[in-house]
Amino acid sequence: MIGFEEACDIILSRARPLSAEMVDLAHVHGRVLAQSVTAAVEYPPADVSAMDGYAVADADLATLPARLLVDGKVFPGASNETPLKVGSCRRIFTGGFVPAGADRVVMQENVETDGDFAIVSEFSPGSRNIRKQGFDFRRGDTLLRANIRLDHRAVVAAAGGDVSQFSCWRRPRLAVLATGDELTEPGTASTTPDTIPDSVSFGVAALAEHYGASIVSRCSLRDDLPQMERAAGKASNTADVVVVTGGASVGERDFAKMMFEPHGLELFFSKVAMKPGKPVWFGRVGNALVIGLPGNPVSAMVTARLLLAPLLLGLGGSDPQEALDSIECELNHDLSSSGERDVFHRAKLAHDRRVDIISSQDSAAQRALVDADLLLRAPAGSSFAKGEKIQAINF
Ligand SMILES: Nc1nc2c(c(=O)[nH]1)N[C@H]1C(S)=C(S)[C@@H](COP(=O)(O)OP(=O)(O)OC[C@H]3O[C@@H](n4cnc5c(N)ncnc54)[C@H](O)[C@@H]3O)O[C@H]1N2
Ligand code: MOO
Repeated sequence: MIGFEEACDIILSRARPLSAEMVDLAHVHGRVLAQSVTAAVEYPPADVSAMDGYAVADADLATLPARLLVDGKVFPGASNETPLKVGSCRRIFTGGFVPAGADRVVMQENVETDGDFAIVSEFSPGSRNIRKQGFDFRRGDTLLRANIRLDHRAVVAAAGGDVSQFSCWRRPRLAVLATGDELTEPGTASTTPDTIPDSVSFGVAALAEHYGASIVSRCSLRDDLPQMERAAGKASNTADVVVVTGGASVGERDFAKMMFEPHGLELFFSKVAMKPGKPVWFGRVGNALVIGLPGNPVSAMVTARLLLAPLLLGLGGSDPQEALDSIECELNHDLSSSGERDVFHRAKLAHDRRVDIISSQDSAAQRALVDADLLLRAPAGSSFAKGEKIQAINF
């Protein structure tokens, strides 16, 4: 058995990005950039109006009210190369190119019209209502740094910079193999005697997608070693990461590691001094990394969150350490001594960074997971009094 920190170090040492691939703008949301993105255009491409109104020269506003000939209209998307003449103004709409000779756009609410003439009776001297050419970015400016995950806001900046193809890190392909004779597909347990729904493989797949994986397969296997060996071979040939749930402990049908042995399993660790989740293990079969999670649903989700999540972040090109970042919270309760393992208590954020331990800490309590926003880390041998600070990782 190794300590939790050592397990994290081993995971982090394997959490290196896979290859890069080109991705279209329409599919880039959620992807991690392998290369920074630079603007292909400047924005805006010329001085543009920030208001619907009239483009005018300040010299023509020296005496108010000013009566100016409206010499034309500028809509966005139309060129506007004719300079403004003295005594004229031009009708302009938001985004329209401001003509040479205009110093400001007077918003239409401050202008009256009389036939072909605009009468400006007031304007706000401090508001030119013109967005300067390239005020946001210039061609060649860096819009997005490498290794960031593109969210909806970053997609706007990239598309606005006229970029439609992105070099992204490949998403890690993940196969989830649940094991156990008692498991059945959710939705069938009420009509299938002696079974329970396979909840864990769905939870692990959901967590893995959240941390950037693409799920290539998910299935549940009976405790039948030859069948399991075939599934292990197939999964390790098709996925970058294989997650096996259950069968991690010492029971007579705990075949999770054994099923990979004919395929050349190299174990990096087996058992970690953490609670829940002690039976978690990690290894490699050919090019695939294999992580075995304990079957108890809470143990599976805690180990997935603490060890699988950083692995997936790193393989997908993000900083794996992000998944292990913690914040300091204040305990609303005492926490008794932790014994020889680091304990990850499930907790709920109250207010002002104060946390309540959730009532059921049983590693099979699925309903209690719903309320568990945080994992509070109580290092081996520690105890905490109400009001003390403790490190919390979002769950
Ligand atoms: N003698 C010992 N017994 C156990 C030890 C030990 O050290 N010595 N460790 C305990 C700990 S800690 C855990 S955690 C469990 C983990 O055991 P396994 O990984 O072998 O898990 P299973 O036996 O397959 O299942 C445990 C439990 O979880 C349910 N389960 C399993 N898979 C799923 C699933 N996909 N969806 C929903 N529920 C699942 C299963 O029915 C069992 O009830 O071992 C302790 N025992
Ligand atoms: O430590 Mo096991 O993973 O809780 O029940």
